Amino acid sequence: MRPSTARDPPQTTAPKQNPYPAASRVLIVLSLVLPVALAIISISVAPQALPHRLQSSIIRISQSICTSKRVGFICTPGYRRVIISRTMATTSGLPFANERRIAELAVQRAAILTKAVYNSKVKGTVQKDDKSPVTIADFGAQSLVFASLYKSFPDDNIIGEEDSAGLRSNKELSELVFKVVTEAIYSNTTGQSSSSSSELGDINNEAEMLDFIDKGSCTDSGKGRVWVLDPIDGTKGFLRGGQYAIALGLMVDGIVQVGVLGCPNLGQEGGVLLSAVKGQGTVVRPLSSDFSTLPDPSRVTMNPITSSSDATFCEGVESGHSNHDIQAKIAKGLGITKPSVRMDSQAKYAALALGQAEIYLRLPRTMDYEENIWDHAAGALVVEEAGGAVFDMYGNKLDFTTGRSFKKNKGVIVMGAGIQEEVVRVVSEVAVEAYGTWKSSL
Ligand SMILES: Nc1ncnc2c1ncn2[C@@H]1O[C@H](COP(=O)(O)O)[C@@H](OP(=O)(O)O)[C@H]1O
Repeated sequence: MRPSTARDPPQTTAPKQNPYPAASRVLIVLSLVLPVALAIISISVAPQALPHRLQSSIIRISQSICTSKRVGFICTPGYRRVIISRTMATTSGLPFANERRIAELAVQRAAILTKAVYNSKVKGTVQKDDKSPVTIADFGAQSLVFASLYKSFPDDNIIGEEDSAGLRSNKELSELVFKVVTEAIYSNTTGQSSSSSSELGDINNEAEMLDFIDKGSCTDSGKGRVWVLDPIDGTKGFLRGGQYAIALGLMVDGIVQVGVLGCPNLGQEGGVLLSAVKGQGTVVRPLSSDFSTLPDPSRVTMNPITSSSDATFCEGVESGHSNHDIQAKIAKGLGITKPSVRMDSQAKYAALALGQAEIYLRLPRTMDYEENIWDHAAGALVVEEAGGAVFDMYGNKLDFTTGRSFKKNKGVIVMGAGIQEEVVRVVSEVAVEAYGTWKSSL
């Protein structure tokens, strides 16, 4: 064997075997890079087309990637700005931001219409089959809100209180509704149907208006995205000069995610607009008479009290809509000595959220009455997101999945968080005593 010299190549050990074959390495790299690339492409090209939950997760991840000093270098600064501004414009970075804004603007525009009818002698009141009143303002507000929803969310389902049958058989009334609708659309100081009006959807003729009114016939409340509207909740209050509300909610798979209440006679001159998104709190702002602008919001939280005897309790004005006697008995059981504050509509939910009362009781006159989901969807979320709680009279959570009315709940009670246990206990005891136990047939 020849001795080794300095010119011989150094003795090397056998090259280490890479544990990952080339194909696996490509797969690993792709699985890391692809999701990020896809997220950025989908967000910049068509953020609205993605499913909502995915949309908000992707937005959060992409925004942190784009703004992170470590990984942000993968995009040019210009492209980063485009991605961020697009996602902020469509969603403000928060789930349901666009839905909330459109719902607020739509309710505000409908409030302009209802206020005009409220202040006019002509209300075009007719009686529905269930003997309850409906006015040109109910029909007009429903058509305006549905035009807005259809413009921004054409694939969503809608549940609305009214339908156009009564108008199709009454031409004079239908013309009257179209007149107030047109006046509301052109109500801005410019007298022009501005770009904001086209963002909110126009209604070009009477036939189109009637078709919009009928878009609220959905019966399945438990699947997918479903908007729920009461165009005038508290029509009797509206006619009497009391409180009323325009109440709009968005449910996803039966869970209320967005709630908006327009209360033209509550709080300050011109009324207030409350809105809530699940997990994001409740805000209030003045109702503007200009449909294109939303005044600045402020956060609202319910009055913190720890004993229900300190509570101001709230109930409906109409004795036919809830049992005032049983409610008085409950108030006494809770040690409340102040007289109840009587108020029409979901303005009661708004009053609680704004700290004007702490308990709202709505116990049925008869056990066969099923509460409509549009009388509670928006209000319940507004209160819950302000720190309160909503149950039925047996202490069950409201179940919005059972169609146009509650089939698994009886009565509704609303309260602040600190007194929840005490109120639920006293109400359930009185309910069992007064109505007996009840089990849904579903
Ligand atoms: N017997 C009854 N029991 C409970 N609620 C009733 C009722 N009859 C009608 N309502 C509902 O009570 C709502 C008004 O609530 P309040 O009494 O709190 O103002 C009405 O809304 P509309 O005005 O939209 O028809 C209607 O849906």
